[in-house]
Amino acid sequence: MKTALTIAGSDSSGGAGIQADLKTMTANGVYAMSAITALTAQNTTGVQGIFEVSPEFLKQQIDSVFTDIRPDAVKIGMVSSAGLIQAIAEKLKEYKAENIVVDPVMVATSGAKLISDDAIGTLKECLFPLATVLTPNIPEAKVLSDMDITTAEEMVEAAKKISETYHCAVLLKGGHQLNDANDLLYRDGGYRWFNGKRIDNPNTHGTGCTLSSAIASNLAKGYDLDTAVEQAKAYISGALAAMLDLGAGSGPMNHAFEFCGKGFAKEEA
Ligand SMILES: Nc1ncnc2c1ncn2[C@@H]1O[C@H](COP(=O)(O)OP(=O)(O)OP(=O)(O)O)[C@@H](O)[C@H]1O
Ligand SMILES: Cc1ncc(COP(=O)(O)O)c(N)n1
Repeated sequence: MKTALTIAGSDSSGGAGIQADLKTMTANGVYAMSAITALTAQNTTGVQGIFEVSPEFLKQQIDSVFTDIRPDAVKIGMVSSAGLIQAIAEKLKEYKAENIVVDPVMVATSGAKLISDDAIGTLKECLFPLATVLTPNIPEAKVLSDMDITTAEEMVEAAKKISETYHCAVLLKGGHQLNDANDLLYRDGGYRWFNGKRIDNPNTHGTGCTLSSAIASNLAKGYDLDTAVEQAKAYISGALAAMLDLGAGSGPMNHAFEFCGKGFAKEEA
């Protein structure tokens, strides 16, 4: 079985972060492992608290994973401070990690800030150059490209700028901000649109985490990047289309939509 590691924050409400990543990787047929950067006290209405681990403890978790079960792909999500980012970069280089998907998480759907301002520079300097693909949404791409993005043409320009600056592929997500569910993959000097059908579902907590973990799972299985993105889009569309409706705010998706009603996942006895 192929293996994948998520390095991200825990979401106590289970819709985003580590919990979304582990569910996504499992549903996509890879063995899922985690190294936790921070605990969040969080639900669908907001983030009530953040408790970071130390860089030393994060390194210890990554050592434990790599020295025993080597991940075929690594997904990186919420990393809120410079010291943690440096710790990750050091370890990924030491273990020559491959298939690295970096989701530059900055702000949660609920509006909470998940990274300190000084850490954004460290993210760019230390982690982006190691990435196979970066998966910013529009607000994150605006920060990273220092450009305003209001049209599809500007999405192409911004993705090109980010890709050329950090020498990695960029999947710029249209998501809830622009262009329906159409995402743009810029890689090797060219680009391709992945046009998704917009699903009328207000419950989008964790969509970014889920998409990046699905891409990492597909890379772990040996798919090329274009196919990995295509399959990940199909997975997130299925999870959104299952129309789970939990919590008072923007709720989580059903990551197990393919199993529901079957075998152990029967919803009623
Ligand atoms: N309503 C929707 N219908 C179909 N696909 C969607 C919808 N909303 C988002 N997506 C898709 O979900 C993926 C994640 O995109 P999005 O822009 O929402 O990421 P994000 O803003 O980082 O997510 P979040 O911060 O909520 O975790 C993209 O592939 C996007 O196209
Ligand atoms: C621990 C953690 N990581 C990432 C997100 C972003 O996900 P979203 O923007 O969908 O809330 C989050 N809310 N919590």
